[in-house]
Amino acid sequence: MKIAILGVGLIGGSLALCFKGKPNLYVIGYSPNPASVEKYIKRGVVDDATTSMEEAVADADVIFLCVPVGMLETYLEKLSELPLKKGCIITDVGSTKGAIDRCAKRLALKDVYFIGGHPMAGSERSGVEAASSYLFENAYYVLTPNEQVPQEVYDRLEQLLSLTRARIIRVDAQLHDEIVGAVSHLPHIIAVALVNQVARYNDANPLYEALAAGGFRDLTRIASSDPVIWRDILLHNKEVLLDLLADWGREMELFRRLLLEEDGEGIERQFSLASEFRSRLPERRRGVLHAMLYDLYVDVPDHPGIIAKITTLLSDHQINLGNIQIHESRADVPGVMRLSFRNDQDLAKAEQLLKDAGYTVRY
Ligand SMILES: NC(=O)C1=CN([C@@H]2O[C@H](COP(=O)(O)OP(=O)(O)OC[C@H]3O[C@@H](n4cnc5c(N)ncnc54)[C@H](O)[C@@H]3O)[C@@H](O)[C@H]2O)C=CC1
Ligand SMILES: O=C(O)C(=O)Cc1ccc(O)cc1
Repeated sequence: MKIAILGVGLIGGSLALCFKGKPNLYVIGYSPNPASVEKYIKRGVVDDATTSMEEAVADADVIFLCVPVGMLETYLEKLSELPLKKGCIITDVGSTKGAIDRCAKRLALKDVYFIGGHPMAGSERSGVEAASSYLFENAYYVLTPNEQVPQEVYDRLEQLLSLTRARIIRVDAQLHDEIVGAVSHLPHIIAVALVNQVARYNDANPLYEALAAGGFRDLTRIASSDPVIWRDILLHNKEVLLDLLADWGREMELFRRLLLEEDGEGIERQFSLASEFRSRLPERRRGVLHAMLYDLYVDVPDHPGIIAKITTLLSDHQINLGNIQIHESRADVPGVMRLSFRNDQDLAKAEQLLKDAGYTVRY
């Protein structure tokens, strides 16, 4: 199977690393820039790379568009004019899905299929230097096939993407943009606006920078994201974001009123509500889009090496862990380890193994 990756940056490079070296897969990267092509090969993220789009996509079974959102439509239009293998799947990784989905419908591709995609994993870093084959593990990977995509074609892409070890989930393109607007795009705007507000104060007094503590850093990591990537994302989700910003204004207005009225109870209520919802958030957005992990709780004494002991026991029996979390760990209190599995069978196997090894196990 030939896989073409157009734009081998953080996301394209991470996908390439998931596919490269797997049996019967050949990965070719494309960039219009010869220096980038050289870099892709030198870093070993692809089997080959080229500055010729024609060469990259000729006979490809799957083509991944991994360029900024603002370039996606141009790339798809170019592909629609090139000779492609019959049955070829074109997919993208863009953070917005509505516009590219409409573009694919408009182009009415012949004998090839477009399926929109968006791995819900990434970072504030960019470029192939930041790529990792682990990037998508346990993250959601949204696919937004339209009605024209046959089930067999969808299944083919899903099977290939299983190599990313992400959880594939099917979502309508418009719904995707609404949800991701709220949980990803709006937070990026808020982080950037907050940093810029504080930066202005800091111009007058550098003590702001010196005192910027954990909370500020936690909340603003994503303000370091790539400006071009985010310019495109925001512009392509304009309508959704305008509504979300209006709601955000109302949230801020609520706090303004609570302060003006010195409504302590109201402030407490806001913090409690937020804390309650946030405590339900999974480590990796589990639950937001309804799919569940299979969790097991194990009482663990606070011994050095206990985590290694349990994870080794599971891996020795080929049981894949989706996630691991320690809930309480003090010298005088036994900790509780939450182990999350991807399916029922792994959960049942792990439960038996741990019980046999003398651990107390609960759901
Ligand atoms: N950064 C993140 O955390 C995530 C990004 N995405 C999406 O993935 C896509 C790629 O983003 P990243 O990998 O983060 O960015 P990146 O900057 O690491 O990679 C972008 C790639 O596109 C190429 N490129 C940039 N401008 C180009 C142009 N004008 N013509 C041709 N190639 C060009 C770059 O050389 C690079 O290979 C975007 O559509 C973004 O919305 C999706 C999930 C997460
Ligand atoms: O770094 C983070 O926390 C992110 O939010 C990463 C990210 C960026 C863009 C996406 O479309 C999806 C995920």
